Amino acid sequence: MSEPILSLEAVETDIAQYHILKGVSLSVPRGQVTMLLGRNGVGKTTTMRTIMGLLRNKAGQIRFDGAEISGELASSRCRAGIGFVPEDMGIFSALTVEENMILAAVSGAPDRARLDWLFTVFPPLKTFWKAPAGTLSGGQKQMLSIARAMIEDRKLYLIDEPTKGLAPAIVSTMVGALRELKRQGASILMVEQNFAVARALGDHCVVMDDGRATWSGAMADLATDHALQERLMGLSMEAG
Ligand SMILES: Nc1ncnc2c1ncn2[C@@H]1O[C@H](COP(=O)(O)OP(=O)(O)OP(=O)(O)O)[C@@H](O)[C@H]1O
Repeated sequence: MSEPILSLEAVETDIAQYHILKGVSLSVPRGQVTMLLGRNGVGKTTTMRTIMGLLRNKAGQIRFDGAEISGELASSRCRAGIGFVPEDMGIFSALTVEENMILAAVSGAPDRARLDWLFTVFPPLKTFWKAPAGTLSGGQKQMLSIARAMIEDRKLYLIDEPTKGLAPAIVSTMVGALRELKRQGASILMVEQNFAVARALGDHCVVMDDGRATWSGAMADLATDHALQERLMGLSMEAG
């Protein structure tokens, strides 16, 4: 098996005086979708922010595409090929959709064909191309946030709760777009609280509890084992 695109080994991160990540070890295989699951407050977002370099790990290793990146700035990690869709979406409300997209393309002007493809995946972005991003609906802002990460081919996509707070119809658009990204062979690490979405997209999953990764395995194994779900996450989620 080829080397994972990303691996964490005993990663520890503090936020202020709090010890949040207590030794996270996980790996993300190339060309597959890995779901990061767990109850509220166990450290999923902190893990994503630590991988991106927005928080510094005080111990452990983060290897991305064959290199140790713990010492790198977030901007270098972005240039090295990590695309990040943060939980708060990270878009610029006062700028237009177009300007938001241009700023997201780190290696120059956005590619026309890639933009056309994104317009087919997220049609509202074309409709509101010249509108300030702040005027978009919640679902359209989430589309913009994901499209910004997809504007260039990234080696790894980190996507934090892309369906949070969205109406069911928008959730299906989002799942369709992420399926499209998956179909192209993207490597993705995604936090997702909606288990039906996690099951629809995930190949693998890593479950966290209290600042550590406590289980990893095939999504299909977790999806069909309610007792395992109960043990790992405290509730059995209808895999619906
Ligand atoms: N700025 C902060 N200051 C203090 N504690 C924080 C801060 N940010 C996060 N935490 C704490 O870190 C822990 C992990 O938070 P994190 O957001 O990583 O969890 P999560 O698994 O993503 O949760 P959720 O599913 O609710 O988003 C929580 O106990 C949270 O209260």
